[in-house]
Amino acid sequence: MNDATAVDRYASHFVRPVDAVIADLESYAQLLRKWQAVQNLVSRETLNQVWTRHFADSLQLLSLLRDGDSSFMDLGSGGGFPALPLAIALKGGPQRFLLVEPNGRKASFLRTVARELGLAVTVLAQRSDEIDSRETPAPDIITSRALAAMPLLCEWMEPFFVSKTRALLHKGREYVEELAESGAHWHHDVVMVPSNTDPGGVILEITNLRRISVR
Ligand SMILES: C[S@@+](CC[C@H](N)C(=O)[O-])C[C@H]1O[C@@H](n2cnc3c(N)ncnc32)[C@H](O)[C@@H]1O
Repeated sequence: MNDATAVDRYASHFVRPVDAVIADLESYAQLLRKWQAVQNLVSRETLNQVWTRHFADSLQLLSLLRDGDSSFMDLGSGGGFPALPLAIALKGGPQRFLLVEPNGRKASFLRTVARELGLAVTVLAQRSDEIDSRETPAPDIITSRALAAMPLLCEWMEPFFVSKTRALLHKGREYVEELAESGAHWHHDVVMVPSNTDPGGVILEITNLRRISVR
């Protein structure tokens, strides 16, 4: 399936009429195809399945959001997943998105999409571990897809975690081993939500992240 029906099931979470959201997603898909030639934004085999492999995969996070979730931080945004489809779906609402992507050309692409579609998005062209957490307000939600395994992700997320923060992380079927590894050094409360798009994969909801202190 490579069309807008792939995202229909999330329409009840959209802030604007479905047609307006679909039109913005279509514009985003066109920009992706245009920029793909200069910068590998998504793997070549998924470029023809943008609606299922990228848009629907990103939008599944909508059903895990709560009233009051308004500040988002996405680590390793690449071509914009999952953050940009969420920013498009929630455009017109109070939500604000901070996208972290150290690759300069990918960061330019993300800024272009945000500007052309009028999204509430700020792009930081830095590595996650380079951001000064004292100058970055702790977000309500941290997202990340295909950036790093759990031990490293915990390291990178921890400076931005406060009691309200939840991470919603796309993970493939290797999440069990990853959690066993991160659990040796990190305390985290974990809820595993089966992925709607990746058989065997999950969305990991992480709360109360803190390093286990060694005495
Ligand atoms: C495999 S891509 C995933 C992109 C996107 N999240 C997706 O799922 O399509 C990983 C991205 O993380 C970026 N990256 C690599 N190291 C990073 C770091 N330390 N902090 C933030 N982003 C990083 C890369 O430039 C790349 O765009």
